[in-house]
Amino acid sequence: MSVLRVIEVNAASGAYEVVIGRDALSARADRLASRAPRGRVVIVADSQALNHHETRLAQAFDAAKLKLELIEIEGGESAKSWRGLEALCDRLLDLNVERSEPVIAFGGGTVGDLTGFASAILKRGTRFIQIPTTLLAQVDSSVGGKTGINTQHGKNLIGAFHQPDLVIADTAFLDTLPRREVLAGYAEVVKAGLIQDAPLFNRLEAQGVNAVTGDGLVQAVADAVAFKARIVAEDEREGGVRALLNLGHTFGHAFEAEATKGALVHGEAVACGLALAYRFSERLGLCDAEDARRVERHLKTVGLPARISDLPGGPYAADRLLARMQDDKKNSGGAITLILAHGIGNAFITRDVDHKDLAAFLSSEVEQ
Ligand SMILES: NC(=O)c1ccc[n+]([C@@H]2O[C@H](COP(=O)([O-])OP(=O)(O)OC[C@H]3O[C@@H](n4cnc5c(N)ncnc54)[C@H](O)[C@@H]3O)[C@@H](O)[C@H]2O)c1
Ligand SMILES: O=C(O)C(=O)C[C@@H](O)[C@H](O)[C@H](O)COP(=O)(O)O
Ligand SMILES: [Zn+2]
Repeated sequence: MSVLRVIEVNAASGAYEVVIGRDALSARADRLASRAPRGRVVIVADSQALNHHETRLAQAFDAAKLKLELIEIEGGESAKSWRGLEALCDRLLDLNVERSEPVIAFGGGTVGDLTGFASAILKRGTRFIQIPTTLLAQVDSSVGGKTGINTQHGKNLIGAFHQPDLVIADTAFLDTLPRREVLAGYAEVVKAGLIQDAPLFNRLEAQGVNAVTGDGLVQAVADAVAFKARIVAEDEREGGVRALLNLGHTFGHAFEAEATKGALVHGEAVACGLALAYRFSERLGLCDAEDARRVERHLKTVGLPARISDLPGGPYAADRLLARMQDDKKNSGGAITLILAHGIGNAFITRDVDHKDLAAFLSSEVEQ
């Protein structure tokens, strides 16, 4: 049995563990038994993750003498919809899930966000467990309790803060992840380095995606979770410092809202958003041109988009992107809130952004 790493998330609403490692699920299935009052586990499972890993999942729960109730759904952004939410809530009600029973999300960030939100509102809140199966979900989305769905107005505009009781990040599930999805998760790791951890970004420049594959994987997931846990412990509901985790996302969510359906994945949108946040910071004289170039160079080197023209799902129009950014949840008093940077590892939150500067910047970016 390989070594497990356990990170505690001390959120204001309650503390929980993130257990990370190869075979973490079978090692911790007994813990799930103690949390399953009716001797069963209700699992909302991504169909692709299930296709690859149903046997391992079933073995872990069999060994813990737990009956499996599987609800299989198609992952991807379209799962995070009113229709997806309604269908899932109905399925959970059909199973008469009780408040004390954990609803388990088994999949990537889309299945986790949807299931977490269903769990937050079902019977005014049931328990919730995350078993993330993508790199992005292990390093970011399964931790911190942001849950929700998209609407025609944009990404994650309907949702709730609802922390899981437990997160089991079993890295063996990542063995079957397509390269595109590995890169999408890697983008959120780059984000963490850029926010507050210049040595991490230096390491990523040196090692690239190898930093999150092979022997370094468990450590990389543990580092990313520890970083996020520190911020969530300080500011669970994004009253302040947590907004830093949105670096690249104000641009990124605008791309996602504008993209052709199904063409763009979150991590790609975030990657391009990171490059834009640095180029906009440079344009405003806040950050050295060399830092903006380093960010772009690194993203391109690993195969992530760093220019709007690199993004699938276009074309993207500057005025429409700006309109999407005006709908962002972080905005206040009509002012756009952006996360910008003074350099690598030195991001900050600002409401002091001139709409005309932003519009001119977006126009110049779409023309390149
Ligand atoms: N709540 C948060 O804090 C938070 C943080 C970051 C991102 N997010 C959200 O997460 C979502 C993106 O998550 P994602 O990148 O995991 O995307 P995803 O859930 O769409 O999964 C990506 C793809 O991988 C497939 N898949 C899942 N597990 C697999 C496995 N083990 N093997 C092979 N294929 C597998 C899925 O079917 C899907 O096609 C976005 O909606 C984003 O907004 C939320
Ligand atoms: O956990 C957070 O806080 C984040 O911002 C993490 C992001 O990577 C994630 O994509 C999150 O869903 C974005 O949150 P939102 O509040 O902008 O919808
Ligand atoms: Zn994200």
